[in-house]
Amino acid sequence: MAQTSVVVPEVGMAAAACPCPGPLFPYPPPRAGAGMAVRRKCLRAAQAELGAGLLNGLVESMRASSPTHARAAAALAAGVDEEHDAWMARHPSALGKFEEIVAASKGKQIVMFLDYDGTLSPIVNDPDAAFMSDTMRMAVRSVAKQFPTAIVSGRCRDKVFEFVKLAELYYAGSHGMDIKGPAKSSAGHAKSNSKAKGVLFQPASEFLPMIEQVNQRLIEETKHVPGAKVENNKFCVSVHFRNVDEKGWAAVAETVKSVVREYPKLRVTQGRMVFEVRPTIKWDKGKALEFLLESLGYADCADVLPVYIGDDRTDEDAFKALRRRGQGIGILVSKHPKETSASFSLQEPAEVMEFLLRLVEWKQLAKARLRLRRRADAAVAAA
Ligand SMILES: O=P(O)(O)OC[C@H]1O[C@H](O[C@H]2O[C@H](CO)[C@@H](O)[C@H](O)[C@H]2O)[C@H](O)[C@@H](O)[C@@H]1O
Repeated sequence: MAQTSVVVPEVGMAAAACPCPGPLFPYPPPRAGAGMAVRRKCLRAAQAELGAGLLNGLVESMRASSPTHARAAAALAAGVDEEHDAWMARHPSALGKFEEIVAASKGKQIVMFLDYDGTLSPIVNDPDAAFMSDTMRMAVRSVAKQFPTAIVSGRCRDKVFEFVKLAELYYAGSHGMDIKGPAKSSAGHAKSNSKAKGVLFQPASEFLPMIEQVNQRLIEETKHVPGAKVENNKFCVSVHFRNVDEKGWAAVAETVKSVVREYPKLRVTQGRMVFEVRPTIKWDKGKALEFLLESLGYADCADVLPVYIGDDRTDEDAFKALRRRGQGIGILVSKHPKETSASFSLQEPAEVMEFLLRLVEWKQLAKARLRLRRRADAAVAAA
């Protein structure tokens, strides 16, 4: 699924009304010049056309990011959901297809990529209380003993580390814009020629002052909307509307748009009842996945199988990266049909944990079998 940029509904209007194509907040960032002046004029025209209709479209999209949106609720009430069944046929359960998945890893190094919110921890109303269970932590720790493992999150790296608390993992915070290798050495999964040791990559560091400024502006300008919450994620800012009454959603959307409009080098995407304000640089969770694979020594390698598990729209960039590579397993965590580039699905974090534990068990068994076979071969050779 393409990331939904808050500005997208306006783009159609702008394109129809003027000869200058491209999104309201152009990507990559615009350069000054005559073309820029035309573009600005077009943008002003497009903005003038912004009416209740467009805002309603945006509110529809906000509604769709709620799990209780009308279609799902109606399907549940009816007790049958053909759409769900058809979707499951296209994105079967990763637990149901476990044997197929591990068979695909034959002769390859599995590298695990895990999103945090909605994947390792359940979605809760208070973003500061999205704790991970101890059993999930144990499962992730066990996985990291077997495979190189990275947490890829929209949250800032420090905050996601506070939740996960595992020093042996790679962390990519701020939607991949803040990458750090393990503080504690992991079980030597990286290739010997890799650059994984001590890796630290922050492609958006020049945006820090701007993000800080926008964070303050958004706090100030949303403070009159009950329930709205602004979260500083270091290289991006989240504006949550989960606890805002639906009648106030349009106000949140309008506020975010009007603030970001002043910063052409920032763009807005939408997650689960949250707006994500981020730099326009060509960097996302998919690029972070590529970067980490390269750091581990697995760039352009046939002998690696990246497995990415995530629940959010921003995880789609990683699913798409796997499709581009023609390599790897994308697993979407969702109970409801969603447009996705992932191949498989899991319903909720509890299923993610089961999947991780099965992977660990399978790997331990495979290692034990190999040891036995080697011992048997040695015994035969010695006889
Ligand atoms: O990439 P992720 O690790 O999935 O982070 C995406 C956003 O997750 C958090 O917000 C989401 O989870 C909250 C807690 O369950 C929930 O209250 C909120 O509605 C969700 O959107 C986090 O707070 C954001 O900063 C992340 O960008």
